[in-house]
Amino acid sequence: MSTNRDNIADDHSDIIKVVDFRPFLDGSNKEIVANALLESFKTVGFVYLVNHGLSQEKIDGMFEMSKQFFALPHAQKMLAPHPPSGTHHRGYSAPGAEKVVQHLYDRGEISEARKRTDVKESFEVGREDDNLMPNIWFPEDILPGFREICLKFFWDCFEVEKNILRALAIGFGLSEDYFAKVHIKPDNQLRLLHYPSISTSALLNEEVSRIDAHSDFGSITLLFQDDIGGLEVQGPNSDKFIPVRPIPGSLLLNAGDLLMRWSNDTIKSTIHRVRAPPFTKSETTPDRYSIPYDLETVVDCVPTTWNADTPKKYEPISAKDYIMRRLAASY
Ligand SMILES: O=C(O)CCC(=O)C(=O)O
Ligand SMILES: [Fe+2]
Repeated sequence: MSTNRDNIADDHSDIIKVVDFRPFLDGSNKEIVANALLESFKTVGFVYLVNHGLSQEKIDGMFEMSKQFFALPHAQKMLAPHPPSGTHHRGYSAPGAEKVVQHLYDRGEISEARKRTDVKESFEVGREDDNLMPNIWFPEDILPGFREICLKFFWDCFEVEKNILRALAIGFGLSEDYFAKVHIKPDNQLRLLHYPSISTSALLNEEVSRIDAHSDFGSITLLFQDDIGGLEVQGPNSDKFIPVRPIPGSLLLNAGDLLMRWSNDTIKSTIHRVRAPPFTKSETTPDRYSIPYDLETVVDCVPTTWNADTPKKYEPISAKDYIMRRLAASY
């Protein structure tokens, strides 16, 4: 039987670079960081950042809260239910509710894909004053502090994001605030994910999935992952997938569809998925927790990426229009 081991690349050492963000933050060498970041986005679409400015204590605190939330009884989690439509992406989704798909918009094709459930549960949070997608909370006494920690983490990630966007602008030879100034009121999404422990053979034989191959919708995703592994990204110019090993203290960045479009396709929005961690021997694949933070915005091709010989491929698009279309297909 074919398994998901068949299309794993053999040599995956150091394809995804580790970039030390400190010289950008302390101002000692902004350009070297900016160039390394942009180069990684252009070649593989993913990069690890270390010394990114967000304390390990805050990251650990968010993971701890996330674990406590997912450990609650189902009925309590369902007091903050994700609405039936994918376009209000907030609150709790039980395993099977969300099925991430790659550019499927036909209802028949979507229901075919949904037959292979994503065995994961999630909780999505945005900014409190987002009228388009209001947050959905359960009563505070069910898990005191959950709401506060989620919102603090949301805004802490926004600070990291602004520095990343500044570095990206420098990489493109633009003014430092080029990207940051259109992310003033972030329509961002903090996503707590829990992949419950599951039979390894069911994952390997593709009876179920953790998250199927997809690209992210927004401009950039900041991804925090625990030490279990299982995330894989498609290698440059290849259909093989590369396991992305967890690196303690790092933050994984990846470019999404909108940044690809914004950069006139010079940056890659790379397909990725979550499967059984590499070399798993045990019959049961353990629980895995991850926390993606997705950035969203308004997009037109960056000036230095197009000219008379290489014209713009895309017209400007609002992030909202693009993302609503893709979210609607996920539920
Ligand atoms: O859990 C992960 O590591 C990846 C999650 C992901 O790709 C997503 O939520 O878009
Ligand atoms: Fe993703």
